[in-house]
Amino acid sequence: MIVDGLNIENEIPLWVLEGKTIQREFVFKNFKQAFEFMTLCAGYAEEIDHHPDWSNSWNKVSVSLSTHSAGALTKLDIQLAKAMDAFASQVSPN
Ligand SMILES: C[C@H](O)[C@H](O)[C@H]1CNC2=NC(N)=NC(=O)C2=N1
Repeated sequence: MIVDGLNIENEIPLWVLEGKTIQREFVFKNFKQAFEFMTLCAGYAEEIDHHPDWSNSWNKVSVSLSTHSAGALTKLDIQLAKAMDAFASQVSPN
């Protein structure tokens, strides 16, 4: 699927398209790492004024992204998804 000229499958292959959202579940070693990830994401979300819909259960963070104002996916969702991918590997390096 193409969003604002960007191919979702190529740009963010670990995310799943669900209706007008993209979703990914992040799994960490423990709650502390999950919360560190969320803190990094929260700071970035404030910077770009674009925020995730998410929930946390111990070591898991379930994320759904969409642009509420547009009622659709936009390049901001892809930008945030990429940043979240990067923050996740920062918190728990492979
Ligand atoms: C006023 C403020 O810019 C808007 O409410 C922003 C905040 N964060 C947002 N986040 C997301 N995901 N979608 C939006 O439409 C949105 N709008």
